[in-house]
Amino acid sequence: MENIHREKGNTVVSTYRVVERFISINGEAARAGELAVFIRFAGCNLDCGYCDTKWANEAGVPYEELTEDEIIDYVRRTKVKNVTLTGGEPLIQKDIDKLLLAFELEDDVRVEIETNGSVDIAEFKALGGNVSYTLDYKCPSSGMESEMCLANYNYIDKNDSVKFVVGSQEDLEKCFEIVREYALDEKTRVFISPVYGSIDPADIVDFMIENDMNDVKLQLQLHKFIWDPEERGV
Ligand SMILES: C[S@@+](CC[C@H](N)C(=O)[O-])C[C@H]1O[C@@H](n2cnc3c(N)ncnc32)[C@H](O)[C@@H]1O
Ligand SMILES: Nc1nc2[nH]cc(C(=O)O)c2c(=O)[nH]1
Ligand code: SF4
Ligand SMILES: [Mg+2]
Repeated sequence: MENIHREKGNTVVSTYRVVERFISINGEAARAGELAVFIRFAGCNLDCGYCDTKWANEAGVPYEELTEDEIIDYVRRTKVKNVTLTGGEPLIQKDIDKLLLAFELEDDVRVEIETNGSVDIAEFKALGGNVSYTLDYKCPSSGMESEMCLANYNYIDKNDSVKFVVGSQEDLEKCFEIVREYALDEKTRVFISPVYGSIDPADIVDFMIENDMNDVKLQLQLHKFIWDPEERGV
């Protein structure tokens, strides 16, 4: 992402392109069902066929340019303890490491980063802090499988998650292979989630039963059942 800075006295502060910010319940992964405050950044390096947030990746998308202080102040004011950084792709935002460091000072806030699995997370993991990574493995039907950074499976731990968003039987088979090859179910939490409307969740359950997938969790995007699946800001 292009570098954007704002002057504050003599110092130059980083700003981030935020396309929406809102409070909801987290509809996905480890904190599904819990209140969360969402910060959604503009732009992505991938183009998944099924992406439900394509609008955030369009060149002309309207955004607010917020500093670290403004983002953290917003989160504090919500009084919500789970923060989800998403997008777009949060880890390609210029100076995102600075924002993560700023969140480290927020003792009672848990940060989750929804990342697409193509960005090497080593340098971000090394920053520490109360941050967990929810990494997608982009399955064949996304069209983006070749972009996966498999080295990430060396850094993840039980506080992180790997999510397989599956739209076909081929995707399920690939999920099974990758979980086994990298022993993901021993290292971290594993979620399987249907591409909304593309596959019957019952078929995912059947596949889990047939393949003895004991240590993975099926997860349906809760917000798409609670609100209109096209609704933004929920
Ligand atoms: C919109 S992405 C943004 C974060 C990051 N770019 C990524 O892909 O993880 C957030 C999550 O929504 C999931 N997602 C996107 N479109 C979806 C769809 N149509 N059905 C189910 N999950 C979807 C993605 O796979 C990802 O796990
Ligand atoms: N409610 C709700 N939960 C979510 N969890 C991850 C989301 C995302 O778009 O990354 C998301 C989202 O868009 N809405
Ligand atoms: S990586 Fe995430 S934001 Fe980017 S296109 Fe894929 S689902 Fe959408
Ligand atoms: Mg979403």
